[in-house]
Amino acid sequence: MTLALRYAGVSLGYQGRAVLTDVNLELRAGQRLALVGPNGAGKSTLIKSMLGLVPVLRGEAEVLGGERGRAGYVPQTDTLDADFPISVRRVVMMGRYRRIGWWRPARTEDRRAVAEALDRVGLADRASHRFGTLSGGQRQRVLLARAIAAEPRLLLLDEPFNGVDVVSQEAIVRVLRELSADGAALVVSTHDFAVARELADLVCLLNGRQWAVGPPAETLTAGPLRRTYGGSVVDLDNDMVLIEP
Ligand SMILES: Nc1ncnc2c1ncn2[C@@H]1O[C@H](COP(=O)(O)OP(=O)(O)OP(=O)(O)O)[C@@H](O)[C@H]1O
Repeated sequence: MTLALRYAGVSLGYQGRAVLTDVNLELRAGQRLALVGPNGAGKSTLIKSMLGLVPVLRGEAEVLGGERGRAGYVPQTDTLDADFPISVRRVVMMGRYRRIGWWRPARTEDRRAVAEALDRVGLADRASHRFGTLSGGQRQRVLLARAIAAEPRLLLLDEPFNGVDVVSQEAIVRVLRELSADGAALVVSTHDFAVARELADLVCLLNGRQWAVGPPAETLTAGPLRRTYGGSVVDLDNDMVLIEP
């Protein structure tokens, strides 16, 4: 199987100062990786490094065998200006710009890819609506459709379930499962253990460094979580784990 990501002994940081160290992971085509950790753990930093936006200070990081352009990114919706006067269809068409060049008119195949992506996230009937009039969950699904329209081999999602209603969360989880079944590798950051458990084949526990990586049954357990979160983990029923304030 094709390797989408390979990080070996990687440290990442800003202005030469490391904020995340000891990252060692491999992700293959079709696998779903959850990055789990508290606020400021380094989840966004790791995702940005996969896009080439944060420098590797130490170690070796390989993304899509050098074809980083085939990585797609779904930002947190609250980082976007919702009042931007643009239709849902136009937002999704942006996912095609790399293929068509933003200055050229869209081709039939681009319009088809946009329609299919919107259909996939259950928003085909909203294509002509203004992006800013949608709910937070619907906007997140539009951003997912934009990334899908680019046909990525690696899809990176930063906290995709923040401020998202249950219907949208279920739609997003279903689409992510379909995409990985089609062979895309996925990286999803979340601080929600239940989401990570439901969605991921692999979980990477982060807090300033990588504390563990492996299947949810091995990582989302009291020991690794206690190490990652600094001792304040309570084991309930051997399954549910709560972080004490
Ligand atoms: N542009 C930057 N310059 C300097 N330090 C930064 C920058 N961006 C993030 N940091 C620092 O890097 C560390 C990791 O931040 P990061 O945003 O990656 O964490 P996170 O796990 O995504 O947190 P959250 O869940 O709050 O988004 C934090 O200490 C943060 O202050």
